[in-house]
Amino acid sequence: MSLPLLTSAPGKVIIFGEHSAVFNEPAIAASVASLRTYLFVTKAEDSDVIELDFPDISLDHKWHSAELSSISMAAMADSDKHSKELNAELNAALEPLLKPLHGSLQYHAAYCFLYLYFSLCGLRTGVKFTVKSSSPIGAGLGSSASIAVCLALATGKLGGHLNSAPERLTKQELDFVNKWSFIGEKCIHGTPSGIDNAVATYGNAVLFQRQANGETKSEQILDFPQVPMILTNTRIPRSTKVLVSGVKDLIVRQPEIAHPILKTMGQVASRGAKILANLNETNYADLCELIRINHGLLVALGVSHPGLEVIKALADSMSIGSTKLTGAGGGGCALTILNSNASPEDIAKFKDTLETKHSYKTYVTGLGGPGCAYMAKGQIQNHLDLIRPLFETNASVSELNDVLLPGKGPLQWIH
Ligand SMILES: Nc1ncnc2c1ncn2[C@@H]1O[C@H](COP(=O)(O)OP(=O)(O)OP(=O)(O)O)[C@@H](O)[C@H]1O
Ligand SMILES: C[C@@](O)(CCO)CC(=O)[O-]
Ligand SMILES: [Mg+2]
Repeated sequence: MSLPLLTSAPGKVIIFGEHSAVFNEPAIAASVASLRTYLFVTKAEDSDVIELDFPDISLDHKWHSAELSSISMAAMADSDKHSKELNAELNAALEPLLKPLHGSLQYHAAYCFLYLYFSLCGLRTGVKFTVKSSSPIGAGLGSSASIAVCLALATGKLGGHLNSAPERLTKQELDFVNKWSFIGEKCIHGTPSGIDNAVATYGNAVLFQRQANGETKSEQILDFPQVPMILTNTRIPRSTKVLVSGVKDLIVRQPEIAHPILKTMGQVASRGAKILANLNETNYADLCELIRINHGLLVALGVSHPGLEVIKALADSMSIGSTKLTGAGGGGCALTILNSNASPEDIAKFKDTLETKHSYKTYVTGLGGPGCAYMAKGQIQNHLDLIRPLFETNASVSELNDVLLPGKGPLQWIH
């Protein structure tokens, strides 16, 4: 497919089962309708470069064609065989290109981009990739998966792998995006379960389970109930890669204790899935109880943070609802499922205290929106005056969503 190209993917909330999902236990996640990442691929001004502009993480880097000599055709051609494991030959070839970014936060984003780009598009130059996200980055809401999905869809299209139906993304194409975004997630954080990229690809909500042979099973939950909840971002930075490897270390040190915790978390997710499939006034309290238990188990794994405990303590002391961290923890976000009798005054007071006293950010957002999407070339060209400034200026999150949010903005997306 030719340029320009525009792709998008949502963030997610894990309701039950973060961390245990990495160890093949079931988990439930839903996409977040209003928190999305957008990728705009255009012709670079210089036809000799591949340019990456990721302003959200202050990364703007160009690779000139002369620097690409380490990338052998063999490494790229073989990459499809490596769709489950990273290709060691390609990794070695990327090293010199990534050297200037070593030790920085931007390294993993650039690694994900280069890996997918060379695997799916080859050595083509004269291309610029610009990413903007309306989702907080590194906060537990799946920003890494949404960028990996945007990149997998765009590089899949640009490389000619995803052009079977002009009017929609087919099941096979979505599976392709899911497979390659999982590889992208591997570049960003090592050993992902695959739940985040599955939700960002397919949208809605999923009951997900990684199998012992590395395959994944994800069951779409189409009518995910709109559970009343508040998402709170502590704005405390953390890295999923570091937190996941901390849990692995705990398992090595305390296997008899950690394994049963992970198993119990799987039980919580399975029970939670049954309740969510038939949520009603009678079992709502059970759902809240499972949220409380899941958080306690995550605390036992060592992935909470005093800043997250502030949210839980406030919700508990106001008897407003049940709180658990969501995503990898260690900072980032928590969700509070509101009690059915929580008053609007108490909800407002809860949010206000978190925002004014602790400088946290709260969100009230719908769950279960669309998955990845792209825009037809004609549509982009007809609205370049609306789209281009969003990627070339310091556009705010609301300006971004006003134009680009599927279903809200004036433009049509293809799903
Ligand atoms: N908009 C973006 N622009 C550039 N890089 C991004 C963007 N969003 C995410 N990333 C990459 O993803 C990394 C954050 O991923 P990480 O998995 O740690 O957090 P998360 O995905 O937001 O949370 P969780 O995995 O708990 O859901 C960033 O350091 C960066 O490398
Ligand atoms: C912590 C984790 O379970 C969820 C991160 O959103 C990691 C993963 O499943 O890849
Ligand atoms: Mg992530």
